[in-house]
Amino acid sequence: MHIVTANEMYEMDRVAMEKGGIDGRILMENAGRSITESMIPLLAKNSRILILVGAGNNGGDGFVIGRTLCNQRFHVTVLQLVPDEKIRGDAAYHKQLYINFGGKVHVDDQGKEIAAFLKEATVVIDAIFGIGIKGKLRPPFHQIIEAVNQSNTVKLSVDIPSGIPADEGVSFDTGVWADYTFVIEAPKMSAFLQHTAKYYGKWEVVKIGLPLASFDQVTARKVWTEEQVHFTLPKRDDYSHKGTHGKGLIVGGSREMPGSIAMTALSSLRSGAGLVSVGTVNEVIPSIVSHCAEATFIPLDSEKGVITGSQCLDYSVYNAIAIGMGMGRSEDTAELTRQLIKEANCPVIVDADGLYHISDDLELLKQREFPSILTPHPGEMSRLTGIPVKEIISKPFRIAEEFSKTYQVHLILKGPFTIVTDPKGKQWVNTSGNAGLAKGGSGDVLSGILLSMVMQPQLLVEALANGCYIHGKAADNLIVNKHSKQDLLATDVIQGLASVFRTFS
Ligand SMILES: NC(=O)C1=CN([C@@H]2O[C@H](COP(=O)(O)OP(=O)(O)OC[C@H]3O[C@@H](n4cnc5c(N)ncnc54)[C@H](OP(=O)(O)O)[C@@H]3O)[C@@H](O)[C@H]2O)[C@@H](O)CC1
Ligand SMILES: [K+]
Repeated sequence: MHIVTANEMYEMDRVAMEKGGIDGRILMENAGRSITESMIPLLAKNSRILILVGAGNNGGDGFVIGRTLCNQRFHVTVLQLVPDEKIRGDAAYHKQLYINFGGKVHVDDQGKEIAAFLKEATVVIDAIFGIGIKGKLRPPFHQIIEAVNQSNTVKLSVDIPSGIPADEGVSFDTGVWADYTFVIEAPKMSAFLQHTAKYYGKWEVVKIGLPLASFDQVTARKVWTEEQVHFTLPKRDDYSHKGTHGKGLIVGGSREMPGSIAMTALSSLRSGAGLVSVGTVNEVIPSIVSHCAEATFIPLDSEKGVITGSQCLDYSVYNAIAIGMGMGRSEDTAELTRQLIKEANCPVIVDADGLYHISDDLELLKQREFPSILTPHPGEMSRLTGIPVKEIISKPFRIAEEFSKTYQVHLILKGPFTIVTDPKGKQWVNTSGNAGLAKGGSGDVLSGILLSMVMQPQLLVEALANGCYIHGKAADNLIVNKHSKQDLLATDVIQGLASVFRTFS
């Protein structure tokens, strides 16, 4: 499933019309008809349906929906929120069809009657604005949208909740708080941004007949779906041995933070790694063993419970390495991080304190011949880039793409919608997971899963996207009956991995 900006959607529209030869009025008919079909299960025969129509093609979809519902004997009222002369082109054509079929249009371009109409309605179909909204809402639309939000109605949005921009990095006044949104052809970027996603309510994609193959030329952004996990996650070969599933090294830990690295080691083994070695300070080894008897250890030189400087490690025997968890932020651990990134001739996952250390030395990454995988949350991303957290949250796709291309890294920007970006800027969004993961230790568990995934026979980006999916899905399964979002701990997620792997084996 592709994710689009407004311009990418308009480009798809253009391709369909100019290259495919399909008429815009047919696309609008398809949109309105498909949305109606998807909406009908949510409607009762006695629903009093109010369709709010704006000036653009989103409003045009509203007229098609009005005609289709009227034709099925639903009780429909269309309220046009702009003067007649604003309804043009394909929308005007479909308005006329709606009228020809016996529909009535009420015009209220001042927003004076909206309250009275809302009072009579049980369902609002929001076809005020689609992806064409620009700038601050002009009067009376702010007031109209607020009235819709305060009304005691079920709110069904067409394509996008009106008022919400399709793209990232765009400020907005207000938007319809939809119960459901029927997204045309492809979800828009704002469905995956934490400050706008909540306006969509539940959403589903409706197809209107755009040429599917063209999406790949228009956008390099996709949702990583459960179907893709089924398709790409390698099955464990019955005749494999521990060497087949990779030997991973985890470097980190300190006397003050022994837990992080223990969780990374355990989650890595629970995710299928053949062998895991932990390079850490001597004094934390017994506590890690008590959680994870299967790991082996490399005691590193240390002082006062913290790793001291570069170490004599043979990186060549590992298939992948993870560094940073619970390591501390001393100059000594910074030196070790730099050394490992320079010398390791296998994929390296850099997390937590490892990210802190490289933020002043990002050029190092450009020199690596093997993949570098960085796993920041927005705070760490802010440190890596010097961009404020608020801006990272507002336009994560663009910032992640620029960073990955510049430093030639695979970036996993963590959040409610974790984005995996490859060095060419291609992106996959993970949609599993819940707020129970917003806790210390979640990142350590994810690093362990990723370490294991990158050592299994699958493409690197698939390994990373699958790792994010599995992590989130384990948490989703756990809150269904055993835990809640409140009490869920990172260690529970490790225990929950079994439920996910069983589904895919
Ligand atoms: N292939 C597809 O994807 C298909 C897409 N389709 C549908 O088309 C939709 C996109 O249509 P669109 O381009 O006409 O934009 P849309 O949002 O309906 O209208 C914008 C209108 O709002 C107005 N306006 C703007 N900003 C404003 C503001 N701040 N405050 C107040 N007013 C403001 C602006 O008015 P103006 O500024 O021009 O006076 C303009 O007229 C898309 O979402 C989907 O539903 C389907 O029909 C078929 C195929
Ligand atoms: K809308």
